[in-house]
Amino acid sequence: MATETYTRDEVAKHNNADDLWCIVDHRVYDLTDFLDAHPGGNVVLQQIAGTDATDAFYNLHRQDVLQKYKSLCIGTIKGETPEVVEVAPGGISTVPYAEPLWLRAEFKNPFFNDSHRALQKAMRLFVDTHITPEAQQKEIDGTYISQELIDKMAEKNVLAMRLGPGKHLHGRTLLDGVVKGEDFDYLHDLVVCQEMSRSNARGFQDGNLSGMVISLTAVQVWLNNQKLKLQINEECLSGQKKICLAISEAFAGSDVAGIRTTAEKTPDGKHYIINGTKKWITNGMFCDYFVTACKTKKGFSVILVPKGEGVDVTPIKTSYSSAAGTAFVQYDNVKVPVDHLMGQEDKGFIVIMSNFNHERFGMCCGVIRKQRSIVEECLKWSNQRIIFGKRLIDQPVIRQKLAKMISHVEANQAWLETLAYQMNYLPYDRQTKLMGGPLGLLKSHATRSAHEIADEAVNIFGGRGLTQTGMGRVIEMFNRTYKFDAILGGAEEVLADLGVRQAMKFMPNAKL
Ligand code: HEM
Repeated sequence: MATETYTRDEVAKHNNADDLWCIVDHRVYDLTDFLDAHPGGNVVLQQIAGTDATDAFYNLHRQDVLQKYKSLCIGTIKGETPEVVEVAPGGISTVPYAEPLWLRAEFKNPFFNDSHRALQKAMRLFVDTHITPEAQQKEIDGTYISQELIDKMAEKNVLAMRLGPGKHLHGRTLLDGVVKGEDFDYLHDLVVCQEMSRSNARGFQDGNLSGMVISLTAVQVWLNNQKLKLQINEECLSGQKKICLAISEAFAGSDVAGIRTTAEKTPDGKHYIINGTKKWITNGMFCDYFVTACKTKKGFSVILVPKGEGVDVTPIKTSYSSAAGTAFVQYDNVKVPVDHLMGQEDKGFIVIMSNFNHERFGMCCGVIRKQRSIVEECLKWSNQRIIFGKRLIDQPVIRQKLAKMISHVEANQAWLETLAYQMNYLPYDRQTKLMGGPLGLLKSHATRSAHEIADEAVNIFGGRGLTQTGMGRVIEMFNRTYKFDAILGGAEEVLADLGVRQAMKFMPNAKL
């Protein structure tokens, strides 16, 4: 930022289209060359030429506009200091409820220790510096994640952390050593997921290898060919190859039992021949491997299918960015060696199911963190927007909306932290048995909250909540895309039902 100082009288002299200055937050801006480029037009700027336009500016713009256009700033007003707090990359927001309670100095939390805090710090800096800028660009232009970013995430083992705790992390240096792979638990996992979803680019968020997150763990546990297992693990965690999960079909979404893709053994028993289609396959457009659910003689089987002859992908246009790489996949007589089978033939259901808990946990982390960003945006906007002569926050009806939104977020986060803590102490088989229900209930509750929060937020922002650029873009994105969390990984009603059905399994026989 420029260090020159000016008096308010000096600024007032630059008051016409050929020489136009203004003041925003005690800083002086020379807008002469920006007049014709200003997205809000040149006329409005001429109306404020030479004056202090702070109130007008904050009534219409986000703070980050000033960061983006900081080259227009030529100095500050003599004897005055800017008041607006700019959050530096990696920084913590000072807006109430913008951060979970455990990140606020005033509060205690029983779950998070120093290593979770160190990871959060490093992760936020990494996301702010490397992920968010690309996420914002790709969300708009719809192109796929760059190899450069993948390499960067691989180098710091961010890719490996995204699979959650496990042996794949042992011996790895995570984000320059902030946490040991052996110590990484579900609360670290929560931190990684929540920090990553802050980049507010829902399509890119999935395009950022979420296909790997939901399929590579299954390969690690179930692929029978040990050599191939190690090879794929290494290829994917180093970012050289990409992998996705191919289960849903036009014929079957949450109803996995309805799938029609077939795998038939060749007469010599050495290969499967796969035929069928898969729909809504996240990352499918750019993947090298497809973990594919197929119908076999007496049930389902899950088979690892490398991209090759007979595998065809076409993009599906959805309401979020095509950066997600959502694909329609066709298998036309695709020949795959039998050792690409995962688990046992006809017993693929357990392979599919065992993955769901972690997928749903990650989705809960993401959607709950995004709700918090919406609360932050709404608090900031309500505090700065002047309407009918007063700030929005001065209207009781707006405060009621905010109270409801904050309560949803805080309740969801508290439940999420409790479940993450339980997962740390449950061995894998107990987790499968005990956590499916609670995670299903949390996911369905969190996405119902998302529905309520999106609705209130758009009403608070008005037309800006429906506009993809400017003040309301975070709200617009959330309102357009929160349904992905409500549908992907199990639809809201199906998961709510699962929660109750699982509870009934533990119901005592006696009439109570
Ligand atoms: C440093 C000075 C300024 C810069 C760099 C700037 C930049 C921008 C940018 C990037 C936008 C696009 C929307 C967004 O991203 O928020 C915009 C919109 C706009 N600006 Fe400015 N602006 C400045 C000052 C002002 C001032 C002082 C006024 C009014 C007196 C103004 C009025 C508007 C209006 C009316 C819009 C359209 C907003 C909307 O449709 O919601 N701008 N400006």
